[in-house]
Amino acid sequence: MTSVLRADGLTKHYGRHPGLVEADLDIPAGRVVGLVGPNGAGKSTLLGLTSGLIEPTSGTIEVLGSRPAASGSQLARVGFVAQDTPVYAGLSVGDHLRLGARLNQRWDEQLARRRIAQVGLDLSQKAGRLSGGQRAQLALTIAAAKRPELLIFDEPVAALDPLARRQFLQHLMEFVSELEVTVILSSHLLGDLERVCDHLVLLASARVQLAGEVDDLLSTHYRIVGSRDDVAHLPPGFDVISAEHRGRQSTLVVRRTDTTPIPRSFANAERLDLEEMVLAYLTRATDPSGAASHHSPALETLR
Ligand SMILES: Nc1ncnc2c1ncn2[C@@H]1O[C@H](COP(=O)(O)OP(=O)(O)OP(=O)(O)O)[C@@H](O)[C@H]1O
Repeated sequence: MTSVLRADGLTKHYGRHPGLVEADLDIPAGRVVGLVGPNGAGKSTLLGLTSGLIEPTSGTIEVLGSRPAASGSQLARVGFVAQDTPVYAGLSVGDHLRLGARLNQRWDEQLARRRIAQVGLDLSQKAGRLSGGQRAQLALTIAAAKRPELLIFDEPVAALDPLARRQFLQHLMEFVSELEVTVILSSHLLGDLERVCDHLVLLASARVQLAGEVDDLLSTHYRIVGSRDDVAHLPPGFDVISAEHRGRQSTLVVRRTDTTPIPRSFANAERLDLEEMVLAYLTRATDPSGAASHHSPALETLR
């Protein structure tokens, strides 16, 4: 398995404030990675470390086999689109393409022109007059025309309306299949990520709470309902991620860590969807007592 990103004990402190603490990650090539977490979780910090914009305080990170931004050729292999998809307001769409061609050795002019036409952008229009959705499409086109091996987006769709979000993600997926690129996409919007991601990294409180292939994660997490007594006698092989108690009944989200079968007393065990699984981990991160709080601000930002 070729790794696109490997992190070992990766830590970044801003003064005494933790941005990211002891992150261990191994992200395989060819994935669309959803980087999820509430405000202040450390998503931008991880993306900044990945793109070489910031340096770790301790620990190591390797991107495409070397230190981030270690050389010009390494930089060319990574496309980074920062929050709010910045463009040069005074330059036209065509100027952006000319600039892209001048600055990037691997620039794919044909791809850039074709995509600009497909999304209906006018080459002579000033970027400052584009809508949020059009600006995001321009930024995506420029990043993809660099022909990177890794494309990183920091919350590209947060400010877009649902239709523009859908169109952006649809074009992103077309690029993914055309370019065979790995994509890391940070977002608060779990519904969007569920449609496009096959690998998940969940951050909260500056720590990695969960990471792995989405299918593997979903196949090992269950919601089980039982009496407090059943729950108290859950066999080893199950990690309790969150627990909610009502009267004598308890509802748990558990992760099966080995091949132990689910006890018969939990005949009603159900698989979770991505959103339910993520919310269980965030409940744990924001309320380690395990009592599910559905009013947590950290959870609300992700709904
Ligand atoms: N330049 C900085 N100086 C001091 N603290 C910072 C700085 N940048 C980030 N932090 C802190 O580091 C932590 C992680 O921030 P980060 O921006 O990485 O989170 P995030 O998950 O991207 O948040 P958001 O979703 O709000 O963009 C937060 O507590 C934040 O306050």
